[in-house]
Amino acid sequence: MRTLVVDHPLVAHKLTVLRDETTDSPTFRNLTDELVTLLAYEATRDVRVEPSDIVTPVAPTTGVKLATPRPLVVPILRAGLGMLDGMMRLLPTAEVGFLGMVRNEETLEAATYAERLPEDLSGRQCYVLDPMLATGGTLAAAIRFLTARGADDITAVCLLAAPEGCANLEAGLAGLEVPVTVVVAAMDEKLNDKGYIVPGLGDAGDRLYGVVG
Ligand SMILES: O=P(O)(O)OC[C@H]1O[C@H](OP(=O)(O)OP(=O)(O)O)[C@H](O)[C@@H]1O
Ligand SMILES: O=c1cc[nH]c(=O)[nH]1
Ligand SMILES: [Mg+2]
Repeated sequence: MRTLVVDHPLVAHKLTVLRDETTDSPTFRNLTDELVTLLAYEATRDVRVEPSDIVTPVAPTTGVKLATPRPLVVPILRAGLGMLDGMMRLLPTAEVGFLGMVRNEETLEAATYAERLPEDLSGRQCYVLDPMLATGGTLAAAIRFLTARGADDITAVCLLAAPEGCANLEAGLAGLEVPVTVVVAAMDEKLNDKGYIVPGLGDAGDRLYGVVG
């Protein structure tokens, strides 16, 4: 597993405002959107392209276009949905599949409650969107799900990660042949005893969409 922490002053600035507990939901959604577009630039560095012959107003030339099959973008509901528009801004022709997952806040185990993905993901590059890599349980389950369907290259785009979660994720993916990259805006200090990222930003889903009882 490769982990890329995006080191950029604009990312750091936006992340600081995002973390602030006084930042309201509309601002939080806008900042998430902007941050993901910045992360997407790094996350798509290895997106597959193929040669394409075109004619400019001056001369014929060969450039590149996104290869087929197109990449699949997979937001993990609920909080990952807040990252979808920011990602699609850079990959407007990507397909989108959905995974609904929730972490049991007592056991910290991830459960899948919804799935809408192509049956066959053979040869597909997948971009998984989830703002928080905390214990890593959610992301590990999502990646296993996609690779079991045939996905052969996975990049996870996250806002924050905890070192413990990255280690758990790596251990959870042991033996997997498929390359996995995690692109993240910041590697935080640790998890607290409730499995929250410290200093973190709180519950990303609640801050994006409000508290569900
Ligand atoms: O790394 P983990 O310990 O598995 O935790 C991370 C997960 O927790 C949050 O989702 P949550 O379960 O709160 O669902 P939500 O997006 O609907 O709020 C977050 O969006 C991740 O999916
Ligand atoms: O800090 C955390 C951990 C899990 N999920 C969140 O939304 N935030
Ligand atoms: Mg949540």
